[in-house]
Amino acid sequence: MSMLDVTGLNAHYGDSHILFDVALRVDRNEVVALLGRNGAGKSTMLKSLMGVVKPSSGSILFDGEQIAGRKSHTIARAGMQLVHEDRRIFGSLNVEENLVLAGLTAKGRWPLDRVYEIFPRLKERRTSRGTDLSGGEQQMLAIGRALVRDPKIILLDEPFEGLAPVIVQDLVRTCRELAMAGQTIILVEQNIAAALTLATRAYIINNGHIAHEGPTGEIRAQPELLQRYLGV
Ligand SMILES: Nc1ncnc2c1ncn2[C@@H]1O[C@H](COP(=O)(O)OP(=O)(O)OP(=O)(O)O)[C@@H](O)[C@H]1O
Repeated sequence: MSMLDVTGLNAHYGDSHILFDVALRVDRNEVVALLGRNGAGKSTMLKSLMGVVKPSSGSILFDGEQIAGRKSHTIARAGMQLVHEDRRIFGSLNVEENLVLAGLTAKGRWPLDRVYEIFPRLKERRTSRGTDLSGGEQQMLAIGRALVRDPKIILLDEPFEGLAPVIVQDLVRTCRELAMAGQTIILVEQNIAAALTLATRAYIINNGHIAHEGPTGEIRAQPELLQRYLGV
């Protein structure tokens, strides 16, 4: 059984139809990338999975359970965590307080040391306030806040955006370690090179439709695909 099995998913903002009969599958321990141009519907896809946007129709089976139409806190408790593009950490709280707070309402919880093992930098910065962190550190904290809740799957919305290339390399490495430890991940990313390195399989979304699906190795070998749908 897949970790996530989405079929016939449609989403609207008011009268605007954004996602059209989307089908998507993510297996346990897989890292899957969603690629597409600006406005293609990638963030809307993540928000629909998470229940932040209510799908207008379709089925979302998460670990065998139907979650389409459920509220986002219910979906979070079922084990899905969305790491928003804008990171949403508490600037006035320090690193450790951010992590503890995130764990409070979770069903399962990681010991903080497990998060610090993955992000040693966060341990060094554990008494620093959110506002004093660099962009890369904030992103680590945003991911750490999701992990502390012991998620079955994490949805990363443009985690590498605005970060220097060396920091991106570092985060890609860490995400790969997470994946090797068994973490299931969906990744939305404009940094195509980083996304194709990290993910084993990818979906290309074009104007709210799935235009292509396949192993990332295959996609990398088809420059015309990248050119047509991603402009790279
Ligand atoms: N809250 C909203 N209300 C109305 N329309 C929206 C809203 N959020 C996004 N849209 C529109 O929905 C479409 C898909 O947006 P979405 O953010 O899902 O795209 P995306 O692929 O994630 O692109 P980006 O990389 O720019 O975030 C776009 O046309 C966008 O303008």
